Amino acid sequence: MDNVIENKRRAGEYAATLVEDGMVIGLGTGSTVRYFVEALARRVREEGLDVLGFVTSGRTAALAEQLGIRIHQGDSIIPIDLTVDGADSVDAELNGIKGGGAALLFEKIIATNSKRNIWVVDESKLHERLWNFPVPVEVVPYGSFSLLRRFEQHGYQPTMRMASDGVPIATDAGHYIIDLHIEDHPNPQALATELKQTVGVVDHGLFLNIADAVIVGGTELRVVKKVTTIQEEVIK
Ligand SMILES: O=C[C@H](O)[C@H](O)[C@H](O)COP(=O)(O)O
Repeated sequence: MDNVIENKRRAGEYAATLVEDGMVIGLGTGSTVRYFVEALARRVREEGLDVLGFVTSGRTAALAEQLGIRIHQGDSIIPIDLTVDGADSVDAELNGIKGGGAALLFEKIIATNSKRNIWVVDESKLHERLWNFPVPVEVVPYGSFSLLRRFEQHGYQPTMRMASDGVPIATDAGHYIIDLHIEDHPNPQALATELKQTVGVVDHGLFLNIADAVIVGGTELRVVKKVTTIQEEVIK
């Protein structure tokens, strides 16, 4: 099996062993989280584990429901014990870029309502610095092409994310995604603040100081934790 796929599977499946009976769980989005959701569903079926899931996308909702994980319905959110999600790029401080699958807004809502956030990634996602993946920005469709030009003027090399039929892709909330191809930036927090203050921007894929731990599938399975300092241990 392809190494990347195998590494994603190991990280996702290991995260499912951390879930405890009675927990409220945030279910992220993406190909790595899929292994987590599948393994969690097996525990629900085989061990009778009782969990309530909060989903971050229509895709994850469909998967979880199909596999028999109980999903919260409606717009209210109660405190979430643990959220397991993927990431597109993770730096040495466990800051991340997310939204490669256009789910960043609901992912951020769930993450910021969670007591603990764990990301599951294959080792190719880990970098010393963040800028290995375009920063997705979720924007209101109205005026979005003016916003694109504004980002161009800032030198952010923006592209509107398009579907195969040539129209902008719509997120689950009906917004568009502009990807910023930033090669380097000295201050991720300043960029995050600037984006949040831009009219028409709903949110962005910079997830700073959100992950408590990252499970990394590679030649070894590792968990990188953020306590007061960064700590790392080999699991298998
Ligand atoms: O919008 C999508 C999410 O942020 C995903 O969690 C992220 O793109 C990672 O996905 P994958 O595990 O498929 O690489």
